[in-house]
Amino acid sequence: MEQSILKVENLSHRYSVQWAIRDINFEITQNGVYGLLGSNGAGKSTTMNIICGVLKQTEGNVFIKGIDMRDNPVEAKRHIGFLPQKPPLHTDLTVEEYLTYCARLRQIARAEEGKVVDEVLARCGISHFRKRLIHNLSGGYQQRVGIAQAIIHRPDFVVLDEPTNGLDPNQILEIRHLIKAIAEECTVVLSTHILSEVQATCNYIRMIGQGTLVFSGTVDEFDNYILPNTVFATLVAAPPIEELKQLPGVVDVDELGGSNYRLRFSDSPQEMIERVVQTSVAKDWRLTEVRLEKSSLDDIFAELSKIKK
Ligand SMILES: Nc1ncnc2c1ncn2[C@@H]1O[C@H](COP(=O)(O)OP(=O)(O)OP(=O)(O)O)[C@@H](O)[C@H]1O
Repeated sequence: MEQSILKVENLSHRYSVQWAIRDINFEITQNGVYGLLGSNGAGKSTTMNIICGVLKQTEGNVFIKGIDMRDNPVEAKRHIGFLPQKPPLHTDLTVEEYLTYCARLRQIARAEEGKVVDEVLARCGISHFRKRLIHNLSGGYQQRVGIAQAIIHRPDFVVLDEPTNGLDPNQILEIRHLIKAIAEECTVVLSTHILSEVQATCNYIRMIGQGTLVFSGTVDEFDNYILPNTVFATLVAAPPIEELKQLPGVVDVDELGGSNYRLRFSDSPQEMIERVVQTSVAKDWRLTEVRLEKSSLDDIFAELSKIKK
């Protein structure tokens, strides 16, 4: 039988009068990287804070490896490493001093401390900065220190809240690489509002929209839902809009001003692009740009909500 790593049952939370999340249910039984995806304000941080035991839920239950977070938080938290949205760094300490302090908070035996800190420094690629004050590190390296404190006690389950937020493109690639390496040894859940982030890093997706779970599945299954269904085209010598609407597969056409058009279609995206290009050449519409438009998170949320109903 598969072992439950995380089980979230009927989870709801209310800040004063407003519900931030409502009746969220899911279970994780396999290792891998899980992306908790949602727009800003969707309820990701609230869910993660409850899962990690730093916020007490209004209703519902969280089990970490079968241990109830409400009844036995100390035991449940032993299995979790958490990097909150705002990393809990003491920036006036050196990297080594800070991680030694984290090792003590995690009640690692004094005799083991040096070895454990050396190991986590190496795993996170920051051994060469061990004597550096944290506030003198770049954002990407500060984030590595944040991840180091989350995995220092070798938890089974690591939760990272928007781990690449505010980093430059190179730092983002490095942190993604580090997350994948960590996931070889444990389960990682990370939150993000960036779809490409999930596609680049995660194996599975849980999507939250307006406080409820709207999708739970693999990244491939998710991609099937979000195939783009609009084409942006610039036609310098465009025909009357009615003629564009006659193109096989086109459902509707929006005039965007200038020579720009948005074509909504029902056929496969690849066929649609080919049809636009071929017809444009045949009828001399002078096509200068054509591309599939990506769905925004809000569009996907709207689609998924329709499917759920
Ligand atoms: N301490 C709080 N008091 C009152 N309302 C809150 C509090 N924290 C969050 N909220 C509200 O709860 C909802 C969910 O917020 P949450 O921070 O969980 O979303 P999120 O998906 O993590 O968004 P972001 O990506 O912007 O961090 C939002 O409407 C937010 O305004």
